[in-house]
Amino acid sequence: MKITVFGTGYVGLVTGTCLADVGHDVICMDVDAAKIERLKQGEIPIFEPGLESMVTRNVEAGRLNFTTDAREAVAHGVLQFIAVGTPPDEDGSADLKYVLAVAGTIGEHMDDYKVIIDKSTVPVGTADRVHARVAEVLKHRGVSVAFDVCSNPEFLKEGAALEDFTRGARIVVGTDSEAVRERMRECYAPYNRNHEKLMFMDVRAAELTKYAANAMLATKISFMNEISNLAERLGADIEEVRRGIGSDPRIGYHFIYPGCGYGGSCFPKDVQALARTASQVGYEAELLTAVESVNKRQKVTLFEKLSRAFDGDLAGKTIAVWGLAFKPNTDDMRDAPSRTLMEALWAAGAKVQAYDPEAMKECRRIYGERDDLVLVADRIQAVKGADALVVCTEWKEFRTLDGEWLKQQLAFPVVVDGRNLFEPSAMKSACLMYYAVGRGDSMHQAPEAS
Ligand SMILES: NC(=O)C1=CN([C@@H]2O[C@H](COP(=O)(O)OP(=O)(O)OC[C@H]3O[C@@H](n4cnc5c(N)ncnc54)[C@H](O)[C@@H]3O)[C@@H](O)[C@H]2O)C=CC1
Ligand SMILES: O=C(O)[C@H]1O[C@H](OP(=O)(O)OP(=O)(O)OC[C@H]2O[C@@H](n3ccc(=O)[nH]c3=O)[C@H](O)[C@@H]2O)[C@H](O)[C@@H](O)[C@@H]1O
Repeated sequence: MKITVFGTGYVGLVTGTCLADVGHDVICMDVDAAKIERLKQGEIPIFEPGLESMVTRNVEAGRLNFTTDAREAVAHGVLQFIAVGTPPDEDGSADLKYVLAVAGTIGEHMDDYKVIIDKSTVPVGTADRVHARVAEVLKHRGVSVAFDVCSNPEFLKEGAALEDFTRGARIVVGTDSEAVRERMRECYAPYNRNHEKLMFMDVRAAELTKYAANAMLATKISFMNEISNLAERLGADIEEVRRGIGSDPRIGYHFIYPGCGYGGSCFPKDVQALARTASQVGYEAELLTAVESVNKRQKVTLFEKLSRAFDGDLAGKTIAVWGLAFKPNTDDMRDAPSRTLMEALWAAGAKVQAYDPEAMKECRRIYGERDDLVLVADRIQAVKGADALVVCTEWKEFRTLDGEWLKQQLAFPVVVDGRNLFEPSAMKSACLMYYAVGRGDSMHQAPEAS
């Protein structure tokens, strides 16, 4: 099938590349000329495992092309995927200006039937707005061309994007048109061989499904972070509690890892946007507001623990930071807990000595050159000469740690672990002061037995 994808970010590039990989003829269009130029040269602007080789083989096979030319892009595909950003507006609602700009572009150039597909995460009612924008532009041009708009939200995770796209649990399509159903079945047929993954529903249900999924996952995380803060104060080990509740199939082990708060480009903005949607229809979404505020508080806990370990005086201290990305296997630092930590450290007069396997370039892009940020080549150099260590991201290479060795590197034996990577007993026997998440650390007094 001929397919056009607008936007070559995490979702657009993965969608276009995976669809080309199963034999479709794909053009990806972006307004960012520099990005398109890099893609044409075979350079991938993001780090996503497996993506580079998949892009290369499909470009070489002639099935995947990149352009900034809107006319060429619209003329190409019968399917027109919109996969541009939907960042938060000032009031937290999703800003639809990029989505509606693409709708306008499609309306401007289309001359035959198109299925316009909202792949971006968009509030309920957006398909209607996209439809109205295209119709308005066509009317302005004085032409009449048939088209449909459907919703096909994306559920991939960064760092596992190819696996999630090609082997995802479900493919949700919101439409009331049989013509659209038929074309979407054809588009996704290569991914729909073993069992039926396509779920057709009405447009509004599909739009809400995406927000409900992200909000549910974020709720699980905030719930566990809340319980971990309690565990700390009660002298219980949250890791045992996690195993204890995860074994109940009604709860499950996924997304109940306590940590330093969820980050990334989606959970924070989507929980906020859904709460905003609720208030627009006169409903106060109390749970969503709590999920968000628990997360905000959790992001500050790394700094608070460190600050307490140094009696509130971090001025002049050098803090080693392991992990800058919001999660492993990505270079994305959007809303990463490491940013909350580093910004608080700088405000307190401390210096950061950081290492991340993939996100160093991104970190430099965000913060530029500054005296209080030293980016080093590996995790060992990060702790050399540092006063304390904080773990922000659970990259595999951080999982083994020789406590004795670490103690010799650090000026103070303080380790704050935002991802519960290490065994408290091993840290203790190396005489390290080890502060994990919800593991009954020494900062809170357990209640005395009466
Ligand atoms: N990042 C993720 O893991 C996931 C993101 N989503 C959703 O997918 C959407 C896209 O997210 P990302 O890919 O992360 O965004 P991104 O910010 O990485 O990429 C968006 C791209 O769209 C381009 N763009 C903007 N206006 C354009 C236009 N008029 N025509 C063509 N291209 C244009 C930008 O230049 C940029 O390259 C968002 O709604 C997001 O919530 C959904 C599932 C997963
Ligand atoms: O809409 C989106 O953009 C995507 O958002 C998330 O994917 P992503 O943000 O890429 O990454 P996750 O693996 O979900 O992690 C998000 C954050 O939650 C944190 N997390 C995750 C799981 C957990 O148990 N505990 C926890 O703190 C991670 O460290 C990370 O900061 C969802 O998992 C995807 O299904 C969805 O498509």
